[in-house]
Amino acid sequence: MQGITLCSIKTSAYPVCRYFNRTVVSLVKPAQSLGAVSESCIWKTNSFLKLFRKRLCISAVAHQDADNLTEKEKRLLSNLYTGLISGQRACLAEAITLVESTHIRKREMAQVLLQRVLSHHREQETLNSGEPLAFRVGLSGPPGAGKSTFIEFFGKTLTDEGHKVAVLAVDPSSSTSGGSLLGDKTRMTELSRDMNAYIRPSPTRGTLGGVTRTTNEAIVLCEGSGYNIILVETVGVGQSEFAVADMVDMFVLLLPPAGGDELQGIKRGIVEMADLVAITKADGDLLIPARKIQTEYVSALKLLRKRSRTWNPQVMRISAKTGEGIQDLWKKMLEFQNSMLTSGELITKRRSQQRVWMWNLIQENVLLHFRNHPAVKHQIPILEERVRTGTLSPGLAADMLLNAFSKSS
Ligand SMILES: Nc1nc2c(ncn2[C@@H]2O[C@H](COP(=O)(O)OP(=O)(O)OP(=O)(O)O)[C@@H](O)[C@H]2O)c(=O)[nH]1
Repeated sequence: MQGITLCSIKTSAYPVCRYFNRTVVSLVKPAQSLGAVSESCIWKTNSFLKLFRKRLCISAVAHQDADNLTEKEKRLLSNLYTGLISGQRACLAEAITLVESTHIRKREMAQVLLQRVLSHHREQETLNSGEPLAFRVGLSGPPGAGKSTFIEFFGKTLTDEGHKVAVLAVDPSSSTSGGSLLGDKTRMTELSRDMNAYIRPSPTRGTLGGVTRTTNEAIVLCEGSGYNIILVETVGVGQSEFAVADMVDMFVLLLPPAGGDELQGIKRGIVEMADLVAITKADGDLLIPARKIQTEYVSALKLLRKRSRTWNPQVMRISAKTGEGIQDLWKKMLEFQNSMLTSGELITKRRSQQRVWMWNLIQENVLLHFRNHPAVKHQIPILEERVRTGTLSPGLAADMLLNAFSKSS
């Protein structure tokens, strides 16, 4: 059995072995050291081969990309990968910077790195009976809802329990307004000093599609680096929370105990996406309005379409000032995770999110390619102007551009 394992490694899989050097060596060594071929050895070797075959298919694609890299780039990626999966924060930070880069070469390198991290992660999940290793939670709410105060308190509670928490702050508003709602301020000062927490604002430039891509990729990197709770924060006034809801296992909406006017900016659609609504600042004078808002939202949620077979969205009250309700909230979140895992909905959700992610990337890239294509690039502003002034219908203009594009492609 050992002979077959070694033989298959030495021959057909050799280039991949070289690429995944460390893992192969560490997996084969225990099998070699077993003197006799025991049942456990056969089982281990079979599981290894299964895992290895899967990896062979995936890595065939990644390997092609890796082949395009220079020796220096390969060395850099190798160091980054080793540092990242061993939990070095500096390597994680550098890896996220790489995936955020808009430089084409760096993006190619980032994809090779991501593929390796994904393979590593998949292996870890296989060893964890196929269950996800990390819990991904989206947190959204209007400006001033108390998001950062909550994350600071909640994050500390989690790290005290031994969790490793990553906070990714998505802020696409900065791409249109030039300012940042989330990135500029000194936020979560205590949590940012905690060695078991990692806080990262999203890039302040780029399209929503770009933010979607980099956030999804940053999640993969954080998980590869051993973070088991990923909090993705977004300001609930734009489109970003819809994108975030498509990346996470659970979506939590934080609402302040404010009147209708202050909550106007909150889109109805966001409330529909919430698995849990937390009314913040439920302390002191704000306790009574918090109770009132809670009752309102309990009734409102009853009228909404059910998104899960097993879970009914809940409304809770919390205070990051007194800590009231935060442990209960965490318990409720774990209840949600368990129920989604048991029903199989979590795995289904993650699989469909992968598909959405792929199509988001295609959409983003196809549009970019279209806009920059020489057959249409110069015509776009002219036709846009004609559409704007009403001398050409939008449908006709779109047909003209699409025809010019398809004829030349
Ligand atoms: N009484 C009380 N005040 C709170 C609580 N949490 C936050 N606040 C206050 O609410 C204000 C806004 O809190 P932030 O945590 O900055 O809110 P945010 O949602 O992160 O705001 P943006 O960064 O603008 O999106 C601050 O003045 C906080 O001190 C709480 O639990 N109780």
